Amino acid sequence: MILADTDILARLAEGDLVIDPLDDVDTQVQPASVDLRLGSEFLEFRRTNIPCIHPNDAREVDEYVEETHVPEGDDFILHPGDFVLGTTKETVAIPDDIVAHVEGRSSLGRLAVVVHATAGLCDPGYEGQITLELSNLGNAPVALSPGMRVSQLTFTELKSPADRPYGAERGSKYQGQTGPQASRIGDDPEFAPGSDGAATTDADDGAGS
Ligand SMILES: Nc1ccn([C@H]2C[C@H](O)[C@@H](COP(=O)(O)OP(=O)(O)OP(=O)(O)O)O2)c(=O)n1
Repeated sequence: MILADTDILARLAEGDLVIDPLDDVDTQVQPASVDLRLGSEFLEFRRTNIPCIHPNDAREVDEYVEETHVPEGDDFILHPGDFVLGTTKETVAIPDDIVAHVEGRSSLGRLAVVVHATAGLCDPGYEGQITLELSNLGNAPVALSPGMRVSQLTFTELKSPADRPYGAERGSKYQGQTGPQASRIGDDPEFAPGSDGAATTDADDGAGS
């Protein structure tokens, strides 16, 4: 069951669902969602001379990204074809019996701005800011202002609480994240040394040769 505004407010009042700061309840709480605002940090992807990024190589992933801070009152210009990571200004905590989904706002979608290219699920138990996958599918640059409402979160009540919610106990890699976080897929157990699923890196696969 997707929560309506009154249900969302009730869960926020109970305290297990957290959206912080929620400065303007009347504007941010929508009929069946809560609008979240853009934070000031962005991760941009630079052009690189290495043949490719191996997702499991944290060094390659980290070298590929560059953090930019844009204070409220300034704009981040998202150019056509750009893909950057942004963050919500709000920190959220999702209770064990709710799954939340990050959605774009129609008003930005109409300007060809997408806020989650692929991933939009916030697990039961997740706590932290939400990394936004921002892209511009149009042909005109669009100015994004930290503090503006860019995304919305919907909440679906689960039939029963998650038995093993997202969090430290299961070693969840994005738990407690602040600001946009680059991929940590290299922490996946299948990439652990000795695992059958371990992918190769440029050091051992002769990439580029
Ligand atoms: N656009 C999004 C989507 C999700 N998340 C956060 C909340 C999720 O609970 C957490 C993990 O998301 P996924 O399960 O989609 O990602 P992975 O499967 O890659 O991570 P894990 O292996 O930790 O489950 O990341 C986020 O910050 N930004």
